[in-house]
Amino acid sequence: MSSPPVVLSIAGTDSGGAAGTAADLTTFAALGVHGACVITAVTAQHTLGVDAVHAVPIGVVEAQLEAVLGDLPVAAVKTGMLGSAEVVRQVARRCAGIPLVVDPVLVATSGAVLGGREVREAYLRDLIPAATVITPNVDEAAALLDRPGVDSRQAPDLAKELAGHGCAALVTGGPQWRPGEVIESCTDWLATPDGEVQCFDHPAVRTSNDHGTGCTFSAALAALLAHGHSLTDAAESAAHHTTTQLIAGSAWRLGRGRGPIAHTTNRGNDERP
Ligand SMILES: Nc1ncnc2c1ncn2[C@@H]1O[C@H](COP(=O)(O)OP(=O)(O)O)[C@@H](O)[C@H]1O
Ligand SMILES: Cc1ncc(COP(=O)(O)OP(=O)(O)O)c(N)n1
Repeated sequence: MSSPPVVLSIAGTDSGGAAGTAADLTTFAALGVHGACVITAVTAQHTLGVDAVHAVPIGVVEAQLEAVLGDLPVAAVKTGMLGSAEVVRQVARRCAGIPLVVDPVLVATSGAVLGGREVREAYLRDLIPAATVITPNVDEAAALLDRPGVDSRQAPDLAKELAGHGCAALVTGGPQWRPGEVIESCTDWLATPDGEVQCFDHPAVRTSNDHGTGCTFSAALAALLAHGHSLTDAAESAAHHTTTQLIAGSAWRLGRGRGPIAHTTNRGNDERP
């Protein structure tokens, strides 16, 4: 039996098990790649918000990167919460030349700020030019480009402008669905540095259990690239995987806020072993 591709997640932990490293490693397992992980920050987090953040010292981040990259044949890297400009630059240096999916985690759905101005500048200057693809939602794309007040109608323009910084840009359009709302579809926009823009539409899932959705999507994208899919195929299949997991968790009642996207692979109670 051949060995699976190895994908490295560089991210923060979420104690509630919805986002960050938990989402990345479970998504990697579901899509048949071996997941390695470098932890950049420890968060005390639940379905209502982030209570505390402890940044892992830069030397310990470096030691983790060395341990993984010096030993395992890493086929792709996915970054999530990096937390400081220093770590953003370190990742750019260490991961240049490896297929790299950058999810620029700046603000959680709860509104907690997970990366400030210096972090945004380091993304633009150092990490985006080294990346294969960046996967911001509309708010993150607007924050990176310093365009306050834009909305989802500007998503294709934001994608195009980000792609001008040297990597493909996939601006995601997940809604924050609330009971009673009718949202039929979600649209993601993929722009490449040659100026081409593609649109991917898929049916929206009516669920407020969507904490960790962005991490799941970008981890799936990295796993699919590691399997050798083209970026276009990977974008479509990552959205399909994310939608499947949103459906699987849509009736769950976990926590008092926006519950987790499902990370189970047996689809919950009905198929428990
Ligand atoms: N309710 C939903 N139904 C279907 N797809 C969704 C839903 N919410 C998000 N997605 C999809 O999940 C992926 C991640 O999107 P998004 O929610 O924008 O990320 P983030 O969590 O970073 O805001 C995208 O492909 C998006 O279209
Ligand atoms: C530790 C950590 N990393 C990333 C996020 C953001 O997660 P995301 O998948 O974008 O989902 P939401 O939190 O926005 O629902 C996080 N919260 N914590």
